[in-house]
Amino acid sequence: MQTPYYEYDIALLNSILSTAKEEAQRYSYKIHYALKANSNHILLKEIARQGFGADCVSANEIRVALENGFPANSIVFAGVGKSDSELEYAISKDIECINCESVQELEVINQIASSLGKVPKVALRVNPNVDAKTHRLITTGLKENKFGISLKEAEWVFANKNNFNHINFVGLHFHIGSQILNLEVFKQLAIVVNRIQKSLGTINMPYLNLGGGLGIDYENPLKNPVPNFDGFFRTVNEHLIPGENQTIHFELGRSLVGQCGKLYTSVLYVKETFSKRFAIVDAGMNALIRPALYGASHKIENISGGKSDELFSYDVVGPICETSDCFAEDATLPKTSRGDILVIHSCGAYAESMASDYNLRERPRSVYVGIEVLA
Ligand SMILES: Cc1ncc(COP(=O)(O)O)c(C=O)c1O
Ligand SMILES: N[C@@H](CCCC[NH3+])C(=O)O
Repeated sequence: MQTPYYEYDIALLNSILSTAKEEAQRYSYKIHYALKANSNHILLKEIARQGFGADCVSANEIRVALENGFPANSIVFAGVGKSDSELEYAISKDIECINCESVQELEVINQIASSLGKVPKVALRVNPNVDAKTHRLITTGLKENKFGISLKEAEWVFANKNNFNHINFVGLHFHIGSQILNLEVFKQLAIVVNRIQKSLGTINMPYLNLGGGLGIDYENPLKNPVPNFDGFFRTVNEHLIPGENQTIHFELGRSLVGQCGKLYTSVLYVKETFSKRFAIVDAGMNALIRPALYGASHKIENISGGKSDELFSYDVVGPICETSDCFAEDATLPKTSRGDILVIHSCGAYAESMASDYNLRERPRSVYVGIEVLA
């Protein structure tokens, strides 16, 4: 197989999905898969088949979710910048809920719904000002972030519900960030949500969505392929005080698919300069942008075995004309040579879905192992 390519382990995906489902079912929690993490159709079909809902952030994601088997009444739609035509599409498809992020958006939803003769279900995405203690650029729940509406505005909305007679207000939505490994953060979120529900009087509404964000182990993907769903849901259950008739929703992306994908790439050249030894590979930041974008670190292995037991330090870099096109600085690898295959782990989430054709490079193709479980 010509490198670079993504390889997805469908058997592993299945076991991760089953664990997530089992842990969520203990508390009757409902999980929506965040398509932005990876909208590969093979993965989507499997996730839909297992009964997950979908969390979408564009009309195209809603369309792809529907095409791949997610029922309309399990689809939620978030995003700070939904266009009129996207809202029109979502409303006309009678999706489960629109997670609204501003008062102006509410006015547009009301207007469009009225013209379509519909009354869509809408939840307010409230910005809880909770620190997710993750990378600055993937934090979404601080008051300076663009996401959600403030508590003050939410109070105004609920006090003026009658202005929006084509909206069925069903509850609240939160999402504070991604790659969160510190469960204390979810405890904080639950505590703040309790307070917000109290002050907004939403406890009798049917919908409460705490978003996604559970992280994965990028350092030890082989040792810990299944994220800590048990701890995550248990923490929320211990601290959240939901209303009697409230269904608790989650929007998980990375934790469901992150560990089932890898990126295979070949070493094109090994170049030694005065200060560095570079392993130049045929995959670039166009195939995996996380290291360039967030300085993210993915475990890298030379599966050609290396040529000796001796270890060397390499900067693993791609072919793109950007200095940030670097997968790892000073990675410790066995002696690596032209033609060796490197595996970059934990590429199931935010790799293929963020790929581009920058430098007019082709997006890597995908192969699947453990696919017989699909039969
Ligand atoms: C609104 C919303 N929901 C869900 C997710 C999925 O997050 P994660 O992949 O960290 O579970 C994101 C991305 O951070 C998001 O912005
Ligand atoms: N794309 C990011 C996370 C942001 C998730 C979307 N809100 C990542 O690769 O880690």
